[in-house]
Formats: sequence, C-alpha cells, structure tokens
Amino acid sequence: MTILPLDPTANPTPAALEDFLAQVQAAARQRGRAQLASISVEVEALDPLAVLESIFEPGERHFYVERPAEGLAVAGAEAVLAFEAKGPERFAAVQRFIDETLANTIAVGDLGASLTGPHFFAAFSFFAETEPGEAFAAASVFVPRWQVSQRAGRTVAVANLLIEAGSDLHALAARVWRAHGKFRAFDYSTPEFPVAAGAPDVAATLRDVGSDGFYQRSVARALEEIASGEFQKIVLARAKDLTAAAPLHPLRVLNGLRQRFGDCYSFSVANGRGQSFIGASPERLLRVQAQVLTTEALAGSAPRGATASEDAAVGGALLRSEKDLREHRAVLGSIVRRLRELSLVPEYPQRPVLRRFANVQHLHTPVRARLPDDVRVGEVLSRLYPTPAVGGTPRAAAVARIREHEAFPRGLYAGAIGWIDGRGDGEFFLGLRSALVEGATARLYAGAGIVAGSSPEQEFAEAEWKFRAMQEALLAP
Ligand SMILES: C=C(O[C@@H]1C=C(C(=O)O)C=C[C@H]1O)C(=O)O
Repeated sequence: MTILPLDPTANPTPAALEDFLAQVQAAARQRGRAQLASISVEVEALDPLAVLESIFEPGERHFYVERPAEGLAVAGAEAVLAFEAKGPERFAAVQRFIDETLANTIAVGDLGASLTGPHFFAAFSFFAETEPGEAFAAASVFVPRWQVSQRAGRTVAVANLLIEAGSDLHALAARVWRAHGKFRAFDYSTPEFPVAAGAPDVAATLRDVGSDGFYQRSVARALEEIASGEFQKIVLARAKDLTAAAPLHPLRVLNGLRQRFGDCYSFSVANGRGQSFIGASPERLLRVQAQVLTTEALAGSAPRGATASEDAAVGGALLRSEKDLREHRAVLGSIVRRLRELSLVPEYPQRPVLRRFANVQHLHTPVRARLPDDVRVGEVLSRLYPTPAVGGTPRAAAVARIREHEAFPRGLYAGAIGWIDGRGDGEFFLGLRSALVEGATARLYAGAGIVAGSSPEQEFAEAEWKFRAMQEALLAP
C-alpha cells in the first residue's frame, strides 16, 4: 500500500479530491492496471450499526461486527472489489488476492489510527468445499465501497474507489464528496421495512432440522468411534429452522444481540443476494495487531445458574469437571502445537478460568505469541483453522466424520469470519451462536464438543442453551 502524505481534511474541496484521484489515475496508467484509492477521514461520533441500518437493503453486500466490551464496531457495505476461492488452499488464495490488491492501493488520510485504510472483509466456511445452493462461497473476501468504524469512541469513515486509466474522475470525486457530506451530518432515518414492530411474533414456528433423535444417535455413533480410537474429540451441531410471520431484519436482531452480549462479537455478513449470516460469537479465532498474535482456547461448557450461589456452584463444578478439562486441554494443546509449527513461542496461563455469557459459561485460556514480520495472517489462519473447538482431534479424522453425523451443511456456521487491513493486521472470530437469515426464515446453529464420557442427552441440552441467544433475539419485538 502506498500512502500519500496528503491530509484530506486540510484542503477539503472537490478540486483537491479530484487532484488526488488524478495522481491515482496516473499510477493506474503507469502500472497498466486499476488502482484502489482509499480515503480515510475522522468524523463526528456515528453509530456504525445505525448507519448500516439506515441504508440497509437486503440485496446489498455488507459486513458488520461489534464488540461493545472493547468499544469496537466496524461496518462496510457495497463491494468495490471481491474475490472467491475454495479448496484447501483457500486461505493462501485470499491472502494472495489481498497482497496483490495492496500492491496496487494508494491511500490518504489519518492512517495512524486503527480501522483506517482499506479493510478486506472475509468469510471462510467450515468446510473447504461448499455444497450446491449454499449462501456463501468456501472463501469470500471483499473491499467495501464505504466503511464506518468506531474504536474507543473515535469514528472513522473510509471511502474506497477503483480507479482505471479511463475512469471519469469528475463523477467519482462528486460521488465521494456527496458521501463525505452524508457521513459528516448523518441522517439516521431508515427506509420502510415490513416488520411487525412492537408485538412479539407469536406466529413464528421453530423446528429441529433432522428427524427426532437424529442428534442423539449421531452423538452415540461418534462415542463408538471415539471408543474404537478413530479420534478423541468431535464437535457435532444441531440446526433449527425458524419461520416468522413477517420478514426478519438482520440488523435489528443485531441491535438486541449487541445489547445482551457485550463481550461477544455481534456480526452480520450479507451476501448481496438477500441472505445474511448473523450471530453473537463468544470466540476469537485470532487477532494480529502490531505483530502480536492473540488467540484463545474456549471449550468446556455449563449453563448459567439462576442465583449467584447456583451460578457459582455450576461454574465451580465446570472448573473441576474431568471431562470438560480434558476437552479444554485438547483444544489448547492443538492451538499451541500448531503455533509452534509456525516457529512461534506461545504464552498461556497454566489453568483455565471461567468466561461467563448471558446464557452459558465456558472454560477459557488466552494464548499470545509474537509474530515474525514474514508470517501473514492468512498463513496463521490456514494453520490454526479449524481448531478442535469447532472440528475435533485429531483434526483430519474428526472433520472427515462431521458431515455424515450432521443433518445439514454447515456453511458459515463455525466458519472463520473477520478482516485483514492494509497494515497486515487482522481479526477473526468463529461463526458460532449464529443463524442464516433470509426473508421471513432463519436457520439457527449450535453444537457441542463430544469426548469420551459425553452423554447424547446432555450434549443435546448444551446446544439448547447455546441456541437461546439467537432464538430470543430473533423472536424479540
Ligand atoms: C460448537 C460450539 O461451541 C464451541 C464448543 C464448546 C464446548 O463444546 O464446550 C464451547 C465453545 C465453543 O468453542 C457452538 O456454539 O456451536
């Protein structure tokens, strides 16, 4: 990425903007290929979710993620550039697309702050190949036309444009200028959306995907495979289909999720064809910031207690549960081993602690490592993913059985979702506690890790606590 030492706020006129675009166009002519121009400007406080909601159209592509506990929210919409890949090399293919694009990117603005410059929003499905008719490709990445983000109360608006040798700069400058004016004094009014506002949707139906007892039978079969030594751990999920009386608005559902799950990643990824994958995920896959990698093991689960003493007792039992500690160690051990394969030196505490969310509590161990300059986020992703938190151990043997034990294709459920920026920093979370929303229907997903000692009924119940977050958010007024 080339950074031009121009301050777009020092001389904020359409002519200055056109001048900058002319420099980018000169580079496009010289290099013989289109250049990405990226303009970042700090603006007055905006709520990125409200901005996205006010321009929401089911047919437009978008990416949204918010983690209120960290003061982080990012929205990006409309694709300037997009790329898809599949197969085992999909992480490398996406990283190559990003590197090539950045080699042809010219940016201006306050690029010292975080969440400035172009962001590549990416979603990787759980399996390296998808099935016909699925909503998302096995790997998809896009650069949005505009992006609004907030971190620690500071809001940045980014406009991205593709400039070709023959682009009409005057028209492009006028468009950015109009968008800039809009973000300076944002009008939050929202278009009409046919949602039954106010009353809870009593007409909604919710039913399990797969026949009665399918999940419990799958868990029983997986336990036999574990006993025969095929693998030690496998994650098996359930799905439920919800049909509402009126179309569901994914971003309004998100507003409920972010309020209730401040410590989770509340997200929405829209494919531009009317389907949005949304959720409130508790689990970071990785974050890379200034060459420091942060990841975590999150495995071993219990419900929340109704009173403080019941909650403490349930949490205490989880911290001592031999089965949950074994499950947790399998996840941690695999993360540590895979990071060492990249010659990293992971640091982590000896014992897990509890992480509590509104509906469920988990065993948690944070992991950190310094990342050498030449190791890219895509490389770490391809090494770490899928972690045994969503796949199993040993990885290949467990993952090979998942599809036959589950009644539906996973799509982005348990997938890797996040972004890589122009500095090579990035953040990815797992697509858990999630649903695929389309019109008035939604498919909800939740699963659990199966190890020796698991019981089919208990794992069914564990998924049920996890479903609760999305179920309540979707059915809320
Ligand atoms: C598989 C899911 O969650 C994962 C499985 C967990 C477990 O089995 O204890 C805990 C957290 C997640 O890593 C899910 O939410 O669908």
